[in-house]
Amino acid sequence: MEHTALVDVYDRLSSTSSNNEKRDVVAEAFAESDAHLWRLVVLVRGRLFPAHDRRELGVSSRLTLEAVLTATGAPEDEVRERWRQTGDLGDAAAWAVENGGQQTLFSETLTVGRVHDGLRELADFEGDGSQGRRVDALAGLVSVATPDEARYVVRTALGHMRVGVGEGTIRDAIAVAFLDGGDDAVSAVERAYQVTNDFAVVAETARDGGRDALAELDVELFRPIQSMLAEKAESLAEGLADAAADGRVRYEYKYDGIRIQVHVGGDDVRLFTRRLEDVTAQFPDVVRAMERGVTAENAIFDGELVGYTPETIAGDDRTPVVFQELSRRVKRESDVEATSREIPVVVHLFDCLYDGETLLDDPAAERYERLVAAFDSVEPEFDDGVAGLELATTATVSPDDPDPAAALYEEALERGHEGLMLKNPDATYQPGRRVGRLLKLKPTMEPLDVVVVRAKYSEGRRSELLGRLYLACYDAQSDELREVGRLSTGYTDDELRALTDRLESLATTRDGRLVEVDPEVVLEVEYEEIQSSTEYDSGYALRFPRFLGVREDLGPADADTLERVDSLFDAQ
Ligand SMILES: Nc1ncnc2c1ncn2[C@@H]1O[C@H](COP(=O)(O)OP(=O)(O)OP(=O)(O)O)[C@@H](O)[C@H]1O
Repeated sequence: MEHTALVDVYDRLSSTSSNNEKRDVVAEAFAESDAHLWRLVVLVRGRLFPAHDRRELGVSSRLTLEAVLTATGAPEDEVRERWRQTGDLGDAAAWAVENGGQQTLFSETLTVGRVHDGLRELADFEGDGSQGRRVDALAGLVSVATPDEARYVVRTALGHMRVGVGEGTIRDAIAVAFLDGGDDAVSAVERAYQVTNDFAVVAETARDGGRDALAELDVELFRPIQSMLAEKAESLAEGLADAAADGRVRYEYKYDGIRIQVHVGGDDVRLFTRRLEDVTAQFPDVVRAMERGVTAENAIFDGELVGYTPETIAGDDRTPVVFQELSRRVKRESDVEATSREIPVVVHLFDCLYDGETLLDDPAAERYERLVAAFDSVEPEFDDGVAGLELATTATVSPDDPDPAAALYEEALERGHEGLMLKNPDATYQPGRRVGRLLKLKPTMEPLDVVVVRAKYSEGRRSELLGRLYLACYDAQSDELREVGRLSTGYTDDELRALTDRLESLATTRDGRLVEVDPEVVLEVEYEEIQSSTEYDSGYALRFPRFLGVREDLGPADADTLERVDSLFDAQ
């Protein structure tokens, strides 16, 4: 398949805002893609890796500009001027190819395979001279591209495609291209995606084996599953009523840490975050704790990783550390053993998703029994750099007799945890879904996780710092970010300095003191209320937002959704 055909797909996607039309364009491309299907499922979204693969190309806009100049011979100031005018280096690249004066190598054709494989390769360059090799490789692609092809190659390299294709569109397009496109087909594709997290696997399976083959796709060890998410309970009584099955509800601490999925296969233990990132290397203590405790040969567990102060970790009354402290461990790449002693952790496991066979369709109560059966004993030990391992204490109550749950809620808060989880004992595990059968009860107006999309230098004392951050939520329908307000308080100078450095490294375009950034940084913010507003493209504005912390464990697509902001607005 030639890249020109894909360019046509991008053009058609950019020219419509209708989700159904986008779905049909993508479905058509999938149906015609032959051997390129696995590449197209990521490329149509302007990506190169599936969601669970966090590899990055390591391509900055500066480096891309250099590649465009090398490939085309166009004058730098003119290319920069085009870039400034349009805010899109892709457009500037198209102009450079057209007007650069360098002969395009018409003898070669840019194929989808070459673009995909060539760009993916950039992620593998390491060490000395890797930047130069990236420039050369990218320049190689641009030098055989038509102007339109260059536009999309550059946008893909920078991760700036923005053709408004979300995961829902890919799912629906697979259902249309290879099944009958009806609601059942969409559900079958969705389910297959939730357990595999890989649209390439799902699309090829649907194409080659239809609905039956999709249904056979299952959980696999070391391929992380999307986490089941909770809905918010407005009160204990309401939560108990909503989560009840046959008059019973399970209740547990809502531990305050990082969601962790633990895969055990023979001697191998791997840990994944909610973003499906592999963090095994950062938590050797947790790996050792699992090795000591687990008796099941093969298993996947779901749990919460909580950091506690070193002084209290070994006692009965542990004090959790704040989330920012714990996230230092996630980011840490060297001295992990020393850091593990500074911020010791306990893994509180609360679910078992696999123990040789998939348990996703089993009721929660049964899964908990399997969890217990997978361990001999779980004695926390903290000497010798071994983390603690505990199974979440769980109990059941009737909604008519809520006192024991109310007491545990109080206790959880007193001990520095977040609140209570209420679980329907009959609920199956629904990966990636917020379903009313898993509820969380927390005392405050819930903070939002939002993405920084633009930032402005402050006036006065903090004039060297990007103190005004424009925040956006995620519109899952269109795969776009929509602004919901501007943040300027809650951070210390040190926190803001760190944020400024990080955002500067993500800068794409500038207009005076305003900097547009790659949407990578997710912040947790609290706020007084949500107002409707015409100032931001979400239609909402957060009133008095305040910085609570950086959510290192979340990426832009994990930010709170526009749908959620809608419902919080309605609930006020
Ligand atoms: N016993 C428990 N059972 C299930 N989840 C728990 C438990 N204790 C803590 N958690 C955490 O609570 C989260 C449930 O809330 P939700 O799915 O809404 O996550 P979230 O968006 O990160 O919200 P929050 O900021 O409230 O944690 C889980 O992702 C998990 O990390």
